Amino acid sequence: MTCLDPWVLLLLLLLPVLLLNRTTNFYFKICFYCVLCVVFSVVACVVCFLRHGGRTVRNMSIIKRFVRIFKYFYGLQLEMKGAEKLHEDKPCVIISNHQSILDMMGLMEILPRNCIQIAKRELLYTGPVGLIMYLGGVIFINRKRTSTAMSAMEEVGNILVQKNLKVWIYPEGTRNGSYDLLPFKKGAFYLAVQAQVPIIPVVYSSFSSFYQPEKKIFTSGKIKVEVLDPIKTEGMTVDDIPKLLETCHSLMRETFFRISDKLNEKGTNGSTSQPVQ
Ligand SMILES: CCCCC/C=C\C/C=C\CCCCCCCC(=O)SCCNC(=O)CCNC(=O)[C@H](O)C(C)(C)COP(=O)(O)OP(=O)(O)OC[C@H]1O[C@@H](n2cnc3c(N)ncnc32)[C@H](O)[C@@H]1OP(=O)(O)O
Ligand SMILES: CCCCCCCC/C=C\CCCCCCCC(=O)OC[C@@H](O)COP(=O)(O)O
Repeated sequence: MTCLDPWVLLLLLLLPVLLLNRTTNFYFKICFYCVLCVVFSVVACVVCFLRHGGRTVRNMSIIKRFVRIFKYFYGLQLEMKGAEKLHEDKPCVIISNHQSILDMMGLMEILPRNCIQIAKRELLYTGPVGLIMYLGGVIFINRKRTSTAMSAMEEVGNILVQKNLKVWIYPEGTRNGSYDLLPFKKGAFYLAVQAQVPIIPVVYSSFSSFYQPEKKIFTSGKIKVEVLDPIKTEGMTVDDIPKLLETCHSLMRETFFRISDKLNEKGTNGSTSQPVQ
């Protein structure tokens, strides 16, 4: 017995009360998500090292197995449509909307084989989480320096076809918890045109039915995921990029509104948009 015991006891007694409070429940779930990420990353790093000895996209199949467990802690259901379009054994650029750090659950549910992701460089410095991303073959870019980000993505373009890879990019370039899509950045489209590979848009429904950080709401719920038809880029040049971007954006936006409960074209559901967690 230690002198901490009464405090531990008090905490245990208070825990159900704290968890019933919406705000503490929200923060508990977010903190628990981070803890899961860190703990699972440590274990996954060991498994990846033992299995493949270092950085390779093949480690993603190990990472996927770990992350796919998360949804059971959160009572999240994922409903997929068109997932088979991602599994054709051909290189492509996959683009999807990015709402929150919770997206990792949706990503890993559908991530095809041989698929690398583009991430902001800061994530490399998140301890074990950064290490597992590195081991999984994630390409880190410095968003503050467009020229270096562009050349990192150009290198991906050079090996995409040669190594039969897929690449997953969040073209909004940042998390966006509002009730609409942000305008797209151009990197993904340059990449697809440069490599002459199709773009496959993937749309996740709005999390707002179960997750609203501004109101500290985080309940169980359902995420609908729709994989749209591949958009060919064969024969396209850089001059076609603005139209290609516009086509992808409007297709994804239409789909986002259609599959998200209670959202309308104005992107409202009665709440104002706030920064995400
Ligand atoms: C086991 C437990 C595990 C626990 C953890 C769980 C999982 C972890 C494991 C793996 C998962 C990893 C998933 C990681 C997700 C990370 C998500 C993110 O980090 S999102 C943020 C980073 N991503 C991006 O930013 C990608 C999108 N951005 C772009 O593509 C951008 O275009 C850019 C290349 C970064 C440049 O950005 P910029 O702000 O400058 O914007 P613009 O697009 O407007 O471009 C400016 C200018 O440049 C021209 N341009 C752009 N690209 C090119 C090019 N390739 N060639 C030539 N010119 C280019 C563009 O046309 C613009 O010019 P103009 O305005 O004249 O048209
Ligand atoms: C030694 C340092 C230790 C630091 C420990 C930090 C622990 C962090 C723990 C868990 C974080 C889970 C992160 C899961 C990965 C989420 C990827 C993600 O969603 O990144 C956000 C990025 O797309 C866009 O960022 P911005 O919206 O532009 O901002």
